[in-house]
Parts: sequence; structure tokens; C-alpha cells
Amino acid sequence: MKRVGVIGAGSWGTALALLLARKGHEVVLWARRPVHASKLDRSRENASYLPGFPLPPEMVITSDLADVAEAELLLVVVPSHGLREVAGALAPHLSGGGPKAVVSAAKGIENGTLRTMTDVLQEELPPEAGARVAVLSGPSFAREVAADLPTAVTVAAQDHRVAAWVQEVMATGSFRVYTSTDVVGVQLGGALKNVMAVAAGISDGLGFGTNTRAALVTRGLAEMARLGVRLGANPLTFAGLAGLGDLVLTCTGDLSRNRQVGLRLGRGEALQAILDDMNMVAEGVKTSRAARDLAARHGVEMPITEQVCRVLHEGFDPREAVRELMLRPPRAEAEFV
Ligand SMILES: NC(=O)C1=CN([C@@H]2O[C@H](COP(=O)(O)OP(=O)(O)OC[C@H]3O[C@@H](n4cnc5c(N)ncnc54)[C@H](OP(=O)(O)O)[C@@H]3O)[C@@H](O)[C@H]2O)C=CC1
Ligand SMILES: O=C(CO)COP(=O)(O)O
Repeated sequence: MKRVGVIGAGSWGTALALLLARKGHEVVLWARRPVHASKLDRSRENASYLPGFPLPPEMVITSDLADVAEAELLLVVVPSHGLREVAGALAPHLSGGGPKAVVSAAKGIENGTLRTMTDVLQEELPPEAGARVAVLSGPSFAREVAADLPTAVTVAAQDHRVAAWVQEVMATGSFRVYTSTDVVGVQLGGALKNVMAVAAGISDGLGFGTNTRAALVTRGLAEMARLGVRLGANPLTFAGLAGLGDLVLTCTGDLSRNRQVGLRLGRGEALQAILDDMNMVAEGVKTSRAARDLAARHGVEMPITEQVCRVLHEGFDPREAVRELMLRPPRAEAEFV
């Protein structure tokens, strides 16, 4: 039994906290708003983000980061735009030995700095904790994990021993954990698939067919891998759970918030109205900009990302975006880099 701190009480943080508590670990779940923490504590259910799944009485709920300071495993599960601030607030509590692993379960790229989530953790945390940073990614809707449905994910860390330790602590009979040392590839897979899920949603919302969606998934994967390889990732990672696995899940699964944003855009709703109506995060909206900037910085072509950005942030007509994608100059399929 390990002491585990889960930082972030949205749907994913709550589902992971449940998974680990059911495995018998001592779990402390941190919510950023004291009022949310006391509501969770009183009702023993996360009605706002993960309704229908009772939180066991032994799970400690807090809004004080000092309460996770003693954890051996720390999971950071806040949206990517809030991760730096939370990591900065956590840092002073991690003096001494610190946790054996700090795992980012967020899927995004920081806008502006274009840093990955493990970069941000390494920049903000004390060096001993920064050296034990890992990332968890892969096809894993929170509701399905909370419902204990069979799920497989990847945990990547530079030091294989860190990933193997996290694997041992987190794996259950219904939550299979693979390890990797491709920290860049696993993170880019998780972040970029959200942009493609918006694209697939737009296509379905416009009433296009399954041919179109399959084309978007496949060419989306090609551009994800193209950027990943340029940044040093292993191309095989994109054929794995954190690449193709999560891409297929979120481009086809209606539980995906990113796909839902795309569907509604395709049906003609305005982005702001969609976002105002959602209490959950759709990371692809912000990541589309970061991905476009990262691609431009490294001279990598990402035509689908480019068009998603124009539709999301410049009010470009989605039908016109698809037309432009179809009429790009002809090329060979396997021109990889
Ligand atoms: N949900 C899922 O199925 C999966 C999600 N993820 C990833 O996990 C991360 C967290 O998402 P998820 O749990 O779904 O979130 P939700 O959309 O379910 O909930 C949002 C959570 O983020 C918190 N939050 C909002 N803004 C900030 C901020 N600026 N700083 C800190 N916390 C903030 C909210 O707190 P408050 O209530 O106080 O506003 C709330 O806890 C994302 O990167 C997502 O891509 C990964 C795999 C699966
Ligand atoms: O990352 C996810 C599942 O792996 C969740 O996807 P959404 O954020 O689109 O809901």
C-alpha cells in the first residue's frame, strides 16, 4: 500500500483517485477550490465532474497542497493551462526526499512557452522531484475507468525504473499499464490527438461520412508523428496507445469533449457559445494554437492542425477548411518528414 496524492479533482483526477483507492492505496485528492473540496467531502461524490461514482470513506479530500506533501506517488491532473501555477504552489511542499514519482496525466502543450507538461513540472519542482517526473497517457475516458471497464495506458519516464515503479503501483486487473521511455512522444500523442478529435467532430457535424473521418484519423496521425519525430520522439510511439489508441478513441467516441466541440462547430454553433455551455475542459482548443506554433518553429507541415486553428480561432468556415485540405498540392503518402 502506497501513499498517493492526486492533484486535480476534475473527472480524470477523480477517476484515477478511485482506481488507486480501490486498489488499496491511501489516497488524498486535492481540489483547487475549498468549496469544491468540502462539497466532495460531504457528499462523497463528484457531482460536477464524475457523477454516479461514490468516493470511499477512506479517501481524504483537501484543498491544501501541504496534505499531499508526504505522498510517494503524485499524480498531477489539472488542465494544461493551470499546471504551471499548481506545480509552482506545490514546489515548496516537496522539500526533503520528495515523492518517488510525479506523474502528469494532463494532455496539452503550454501556450506561449510551447513546453510539454513534464517540461513544466521539471521547471517548477525541486530538482529531486523533477528528476522523477513521468507522464501517463493513452485511451482512457474517465467515466470508463471509474466504471472499472478494461483500459490500457502508457506511462513514460526518462528513467525506466520510475515508469516501472508507477506501473506496479497503478496497474490492476482492469487497468493495464505499459511502460515507455519516450516522454516526448507519449506527451505529444496525448496532446495532439485532441486537435484531431476536434477535426473529426467537425467532419461528422458537417454530415460528412466515415470515409472522411478515417482519412482525418490517418492523415492526422501522419502529421502528429511528423512533428513528434522532429522533436526526437520514436515514430513507433504514435502507433501505440498514446498515439493511434487515443486518437481513435477520441475521434470516434462520443464521450470525448474535444470531439463534442467539433461536432457542435460543424453543426454551426459558435465556439464561445459551446465553451460557455461546457463545465469541462476541451484541451484541443488551446493545444491547436500551441501545436501550430510548435510546427512553425520546427518547419513541420501540419495541415489539419492549421485548418482546425483557423476554424477555432479565426472564424474560418469549416466546409472551406475541408475544401482546402482536399485541394492541397498532390504528394506521396509516405513522405514522412
Ligand atoms: N476526462 C478524461 O477522460 C481525461 C482527461 N485527461 C486530461 O486530464 C486533464 C484534466 O482534465 P479533466 O479531469 O478531464 O478536467 P474536467 O474538465 O473534468 O474538470 C476541470 C478540472 O480542472 C480544474 N481547473 C480548471 N482550471 C484550472 C486551473 N487554471 N488550474 C487548476 N485547475 C483548474 C477544475 O477545477 P475547478 O472545479 O476548481 O474549476 C476541475 O477540477 C486534462 O489535461 C485532460 O486532457 C486525460 C485523460 C482522460
Ligand atoms: O483524453 C481523453 C481520453 O483518453 C479524454 O478526451 P477528451 O478530453 O476529448 O474528453
